Amino acid sequence: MPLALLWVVTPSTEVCSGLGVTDSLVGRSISNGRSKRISKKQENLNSWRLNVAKPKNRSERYPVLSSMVANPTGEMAVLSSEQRVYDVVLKQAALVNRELKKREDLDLDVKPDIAVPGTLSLLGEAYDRCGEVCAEYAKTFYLGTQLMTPTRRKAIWAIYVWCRRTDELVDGPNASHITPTALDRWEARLEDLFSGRPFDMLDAALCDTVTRFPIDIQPFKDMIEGMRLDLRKSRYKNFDELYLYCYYVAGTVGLMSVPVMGIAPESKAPTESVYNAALALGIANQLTNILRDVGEDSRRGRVYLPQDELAQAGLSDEDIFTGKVTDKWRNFMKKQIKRARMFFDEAEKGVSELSAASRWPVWASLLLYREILDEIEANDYNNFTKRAYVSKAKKLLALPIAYAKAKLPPRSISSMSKV
Ligand SMILES: CC(C)=CCC/C(C)=C/CC/C(C)=C/CC/C(C)=C/[C@@H]1[C@@H](COP(=O)(O)OP(=O)(O)O)[C@]1(C)CC/C=C(\C)CC/C=C(\C)CCC=C(C)C
Repeated sequence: MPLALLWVVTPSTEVCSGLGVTDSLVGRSISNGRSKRISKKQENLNSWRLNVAKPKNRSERYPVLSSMVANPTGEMAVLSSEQRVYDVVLKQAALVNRELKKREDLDLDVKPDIAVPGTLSLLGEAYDRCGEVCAEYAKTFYLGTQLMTPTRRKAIWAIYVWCRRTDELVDGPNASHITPTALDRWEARLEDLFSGRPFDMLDAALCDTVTRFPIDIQPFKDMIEGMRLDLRKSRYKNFDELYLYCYYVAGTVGLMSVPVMGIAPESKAPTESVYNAALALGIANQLTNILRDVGEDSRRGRVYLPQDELAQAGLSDEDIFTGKVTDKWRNFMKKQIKRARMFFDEAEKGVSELSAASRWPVWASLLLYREILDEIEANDYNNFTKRAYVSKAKKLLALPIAYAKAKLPPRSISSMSKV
């Protein structure tokens, strides 16, 4: 890490947003109306539920796929989004298991600081800056991180800042200048930081984090892929397409965070089932985000709702642009909300398996985000002109509830699916 710090540049050399995305990323200007992500049809929903929880290995989990793979013609099977994402989950879980084994053998918890004069204070500053960004953009979440151990807290801040900066590329003040080439450069920069060559101070913090925790680069690359998708796509044919988008932009956050938050030593849950729960929380959050922002997104010409499900409900883009709450719309929304809640339910199973100090911020984020769905219902499904939000009072109430839930020990085996 000390070497990496030689590459540090101060935030004052950066341009663009307050998060310091460099102008080197900005290329030719294209028009870009950023938006979000959402849902699909009942049978997919059911298959999702069945799939995520149980099977032991790939062939049990995806019997149809397995037979296609065995096809002697050598034809490549087309994987569903869920199958593709599950491979990333398995890879990240395997990485964590290997790393834990290594650390057990060495009797280490996290990598110790190597004291090279001058570098630790620079690194300290880099992390402090990440903490400030986090406090500015996500107050409640920042508060929640205060319960974590200092090393974990700083690492989560560093991840948060990288995610926020990535999101700002397509959703921030300079979004209209962002091109696929700029995203390629951002990805090259990511690869550099994973190789110990961070470009700036905030990257340096993440660079340090990925040497301390068993974090794979794939979810980071996938988040950038989500931003690419946002540049070129404004409609989703079905839930499978939307699921992939939700994984890219939000499920990835879960996969990045769990190696840092840690699984409780007393948890008996299989590692991959905890990662599945983390993935589910990201997807649930993103689906909720999409449902909340239907009107706002439509005004940017974007419809994240699955086109086939809209059609099945007798609805079209036109109905969304018109923005009239009809019974058709209410029925459609009820199904979408139901599906988002199922993802939250799946996520709940994993929270108690996390290390004790990490549970509170996760419970708080889960409870607060899920509450947005209740608010959409309370608004009689008018998500065209009314923004569903959780009041300060409800937020405050959620915090002690989250705290009480966080006190519960891992429940493992009985409620978690054995993978
Ligand atoms: C404890 C905790 C919540 C940790 C996550 C910290 C972290 C690294 C957050 C990064 C969030 C971020 C900036 C993502 C960029 C893409 C994006 C904007 C996604 C949307 C988030 C909300 O965005 P926004 O701030 O614009 O929302 P508002 O408009 O202000 O409402 C998302 C909807 C998704 C964010 C996804 C998560 C927070 C995933 C959380 C999952 C875990 C932390 C795993 C928990 C583990 C288990 C086992 C359940």
